[in-house]
Amino acid sequence: MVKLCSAPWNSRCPPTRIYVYDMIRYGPCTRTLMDLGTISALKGLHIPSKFIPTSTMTTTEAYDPCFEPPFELIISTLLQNHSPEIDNNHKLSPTNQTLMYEKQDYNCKFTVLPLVDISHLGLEEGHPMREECEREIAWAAKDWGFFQIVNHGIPRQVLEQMKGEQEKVFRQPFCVKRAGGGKLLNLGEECYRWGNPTATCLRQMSWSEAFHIPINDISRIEDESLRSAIEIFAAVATNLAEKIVEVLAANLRAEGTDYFRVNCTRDSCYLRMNRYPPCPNFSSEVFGLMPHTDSDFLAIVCQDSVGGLQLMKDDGTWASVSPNPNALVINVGDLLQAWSNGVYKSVKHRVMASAKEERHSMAFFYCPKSNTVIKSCINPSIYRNFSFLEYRLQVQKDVKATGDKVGLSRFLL
Ligand SMILES: O=C(O)CCC(=O)C(=O)O
Ligand SMILES: [Fe+2]
Repeated sequence: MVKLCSAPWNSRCPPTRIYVYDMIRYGPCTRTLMDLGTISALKGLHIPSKFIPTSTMTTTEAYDPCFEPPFELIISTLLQNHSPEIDNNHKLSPTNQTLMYEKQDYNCKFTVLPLVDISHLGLEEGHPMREECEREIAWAAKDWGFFQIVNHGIPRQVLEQMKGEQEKVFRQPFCVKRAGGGKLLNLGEECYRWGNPTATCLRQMSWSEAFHIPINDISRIEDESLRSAIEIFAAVATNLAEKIVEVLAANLRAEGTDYFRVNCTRDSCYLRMNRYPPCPNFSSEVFGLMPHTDSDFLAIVCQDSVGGLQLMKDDGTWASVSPNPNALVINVGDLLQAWSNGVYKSVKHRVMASAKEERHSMAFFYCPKSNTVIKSCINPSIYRNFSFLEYRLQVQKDVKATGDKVGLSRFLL
């Protein structure tokens, strides 16, 4: 429940801004600054009462940003700025101004993704079990774009260490994280992301925060245990990704399978640490992470046991990826779809916000160096050639202009 803070309203000196407290989850210490104009605009919009602070207590204290990111402030601003056009485009109900997207989606059917035991890749070439494993990987990348792997060779301690370090980073106050992770990370403001700064409606809002870390920059991380955990994880994850893309390349009988070894090194890859705080009031109105495809060859995702990751199936319905403590999730990215001329699928996925539980995940993006040209290995190609840098710049431009990524369709011939 959101409440306003405790100083009495002084009519001789009315405040222009007030704090909104989330009393139930955090007690009276988590607050968000909200314009009075915003509050009255919210009241004028016939928004359901759960969206509007109920009491009008005010304060003149300085805003202390050292708490959770101010998600609810963004939500109130988005509601204030809503327009009928946005309502139509994003399925906002005309009667109550809230998003009416499939509310049952959080609980949509858990899908058991293809599960591949990749220890069989260690058998000698031509061994029937190795060949079977290679076929399973290729089939899953074609039909699903997503699969889980077990016996992947990344030691449990490496994953546990990363998990502990990730939680430590996110426990820092918001003001420190916003400044680039402070002393722990020292990576510059752009590495920390929260919500969605370009959101123009609730549907474009992500109830999550993330550190996006170019592996090339990790030597700048001051915290030794964090740096070493990332170094070790990035090294083993790069090897694993390389092994999988080489299986996929061999399955297409593509020439020059050293393309990946040459163009994708540990230092051209990225790590994204995600945290999804509980979202008590808006979990059915916002995503944890908006639907998207990844701009990479392949992602390796480690998720905790909370769940919420969903992928879009061919028929446009969403399926939940059931958390498996022993498995890693692998998903094909846009670059591999282009390189394979559309044979392997970069599938849309999203994360649902949870009302009660905090969730962590970590995605390792297997990417090439910026100047690498992505050229289909099959002729005639359906995509024009492009460099990874060109792709990223186009994505950034589209996101800025429309709030959404257009992606690979921009490069269709
Ligand atoms: O949190 C997850 O499970 C998925 C994260 C993801 O899709 C991403 O970081 O691109
Ligand atoms: Fe993703």
